[in-house]
Amino acid sequence: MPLETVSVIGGGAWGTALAQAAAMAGRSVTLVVRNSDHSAAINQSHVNAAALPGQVLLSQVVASAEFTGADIVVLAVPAQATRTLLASIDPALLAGRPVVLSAKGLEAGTLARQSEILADMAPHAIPYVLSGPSFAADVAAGRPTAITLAGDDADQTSALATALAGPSFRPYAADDRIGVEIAGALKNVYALACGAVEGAQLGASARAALIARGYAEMARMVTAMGGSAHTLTGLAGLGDLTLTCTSVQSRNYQFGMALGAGRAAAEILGSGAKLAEGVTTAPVAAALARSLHVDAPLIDAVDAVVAGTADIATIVAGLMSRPLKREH
Ligand SMILES: NC(=O)C1=CN([C@@H]2O[C@H](COP(=O)(O)OP(=O)(O)OC[C@H]3O[C@@H](n4cnc5c(N)ncnc54)[C@H](O)[C@@H]3O)[C@@H](O)[C@H]2O)C=CC1
Ligand SMILES: O=C(CO)COP(=O)(O)O
Repeated sequence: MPLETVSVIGGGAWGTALAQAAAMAGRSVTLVVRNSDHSAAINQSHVNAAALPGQVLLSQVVASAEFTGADIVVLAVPAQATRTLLASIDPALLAGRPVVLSAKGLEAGTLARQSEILADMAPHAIPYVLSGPSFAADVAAGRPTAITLAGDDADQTSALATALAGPSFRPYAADDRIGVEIAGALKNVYALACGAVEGAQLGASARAALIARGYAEMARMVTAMGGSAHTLTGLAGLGDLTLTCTSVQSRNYQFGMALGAGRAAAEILGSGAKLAEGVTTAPVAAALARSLHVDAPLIDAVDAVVAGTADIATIVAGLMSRPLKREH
């Protein structure tokens, strides 16, 4: 199967960065954006000013407002928009094609992973999940990045990883789509918590404890979903948890800092905050944990803070007074 042309659908920061990465890998790339004014502006300036200001795109990246098919399709819209986007695409254009899912989140209402949405909307597409520690600005600027690409067929996944790999972008092939998807979605929830720890000035020790207990909670969730806890030792688990839970560059971490400083989620959202997928994923993950009978006190805590049903001091007191237990 040819793997020469790439369409990246989603003209935000991540779609733009992935288009640039695919171009650096030698592919011929279409960046599909929502309207022709936007595509014309990108093609004229070779900059997607709304998404990654100042980043000049390679000439192999051509923007378009229309998706007409490609050897490789990458979806890079927010997790809650994936179903609507797929509803607007003829599934025949995706049948038998690798479709790379790059959003990190669980769908509100259905609790679905991104590849479950794809299976609903385009059942003959071949699903891949791309996730790992990778800020769009780093990837687009050609700073070294390593990431996990999970797919069902080992040889095809390796071929796809090779097609997308460039001098500064290194995908590692893997087979546990569930583990990679859950890790990508949940790390945003823990990043909110870690940002809140910083915003509330609870200290670096508390943040490290949160990362470690978050990792343990994530492992329980992945295992209950049918994925492998071993996946979490890799880039999509430990890698992305480390990046997002310790960096003020993360939008989820920034949102958490605002929560920790005492602002309400609704107010932060109302003041035009950047996309923070953990805000939508927290209640979905809490519902998923309940349905799987998984003990998930940290997800529940973030859910409560985001919903405004508990303040940070009450949450911390509650977590610290849980019955003592063995670590493993
Ligand atoms: N920005 C980053 O560093 C990274 C982001 N991601 C993930 O990528 C996903 C997208 O994030 P960003 O691009 O950063 O967000 P963004 O807010 O920069 O851009 C989102 C884009 O999606 C478009 N969009 C929304 N609904 C749409 C629809 N129905 N049809 C077509 N386009 C639609 C918007 O117009 C916008 O251009 C998120 O799930 C995020 O977690 C993953 C890795 C890194
Ligand atoms: O997923 C990311 C890095 O791997 C980006 O994180 P934020 O969405 O929190 O900025």
